[in-house]
Amino acid sequence: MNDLSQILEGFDVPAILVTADYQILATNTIYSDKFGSINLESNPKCFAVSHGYDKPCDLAGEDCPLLAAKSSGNKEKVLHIHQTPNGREHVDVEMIPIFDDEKQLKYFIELLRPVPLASGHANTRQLVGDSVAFKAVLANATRVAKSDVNVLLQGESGTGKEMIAHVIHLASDRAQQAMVTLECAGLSETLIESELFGHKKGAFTGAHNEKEGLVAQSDGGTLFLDEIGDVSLSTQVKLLRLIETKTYRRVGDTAIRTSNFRLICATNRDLSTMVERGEFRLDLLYRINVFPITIPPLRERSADIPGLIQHMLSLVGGDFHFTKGAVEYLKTYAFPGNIRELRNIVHRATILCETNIIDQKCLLAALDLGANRITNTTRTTLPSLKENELLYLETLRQQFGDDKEKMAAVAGISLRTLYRKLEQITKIS
Ligand SMILES: Nc1ncnc2c1ncn2[C@@H]1O[C@H](COP(=O)(O)OP(=O)(O)OP(=O)(O)O)[C@@H](O)[C@H]1O
Repeated sequence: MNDLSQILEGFDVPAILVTADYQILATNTIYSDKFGSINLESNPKCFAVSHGYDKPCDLAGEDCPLLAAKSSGNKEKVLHIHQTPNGREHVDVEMIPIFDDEKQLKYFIELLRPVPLASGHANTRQLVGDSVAFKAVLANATRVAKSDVNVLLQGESGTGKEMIAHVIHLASDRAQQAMVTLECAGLSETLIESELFGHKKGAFTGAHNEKEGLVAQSDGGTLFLDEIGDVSLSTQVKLLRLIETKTYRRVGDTAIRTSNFRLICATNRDLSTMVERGEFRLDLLYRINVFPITIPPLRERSADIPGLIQHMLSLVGGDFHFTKGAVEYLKTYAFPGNIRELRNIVHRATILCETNIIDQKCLLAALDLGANRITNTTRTTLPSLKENELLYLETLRQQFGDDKEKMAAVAGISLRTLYRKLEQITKIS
């Protein structure tokens, strides 16, 4: 076995050697440093060590990469949540099958790559989520990280696009360099360009000094353009040139400079529709959308809600608990503001609640406080689906005012349907 276990030392990530019937035979040093050493004498099984299960993962409702690799005969990957000395960690697991001379499956090498930001103790930059949809997002983010391709993150406001951009950066070979962010929304063309490209002294009124732009600062690292859908058509042309050639000119300068950055863009807008309307360049969309990752809204991954509530409570501090009823209520709530909204609701509930137990009544007060116009009626039971829909649309209306197109886009319905539903609200209120 010693020879085989030596193979593991060649991997620069935590690695274990497992038999076809789940027994761990060896671990490498990186594994023991990261997850603690395993007593190999006790014939440990991988599902017991990583999950505390008494049966293989597939029988406990999880995907089993070992089983998948057994049946395909190829290497397989899956994103798992492991119990580790650091708590629950999202780990990208890769199983490499090893065959003997008779082509019989003998062992698996299991490589375990913890996902940056999704591990360890609660902090504001920690990613939380147990749902299949969220794990799929993390799996894609960690897998695309190692390549250098441009990534487009799509999702409603507050779904965690910026956090996922950080995961990609931190899991990439550029992690030691900076990730530089430009929030494009609300910036004029001139400002975006001088922020991105920098400017020469005297290039325009107020340019008292020479300035290095974000493109230069992201050399060797990652450039994150948030709300790329808000960039004007003429700036889009300059972005296209930058992305294609990795060269740029400072504002007011003729010298051509180069920068080696990895590009991640994010948007909560439907860029394909914008292309159809002539508001976004198709060639730019192709360039930035080499690898798209869509982050589903929170209402479509309600399995994440209990863990997120727990996480938000630990950030607030104190000894607060949500009752089962309150958690269930939030699982049916539409969350137009997604995780950012959940964070605010939890925070408000801890302030409003008179004890450390947050029940449905206290929760409704916290929700009502957020949705100014919706005054508290004596809602003691769960609202119907219809009521929830109306509540959601009302919240959207407060958020986006008269911008019906945006409301319809965020709600994922046609403009016509939106008008019909709004009419219903007016009749009810
Ligand atoms: N999976 C997650 N676990 C814990 N917190 C999260 C998660 N996703 C997002 N958050 C938190 O929700 C808030 C919004 O996240 P973020 O800014 O990344 O969203 P966004 O999609 O980029 O929003 P916007 O489109 O408005 O820029 C942040 O406070 C972030 O810490």
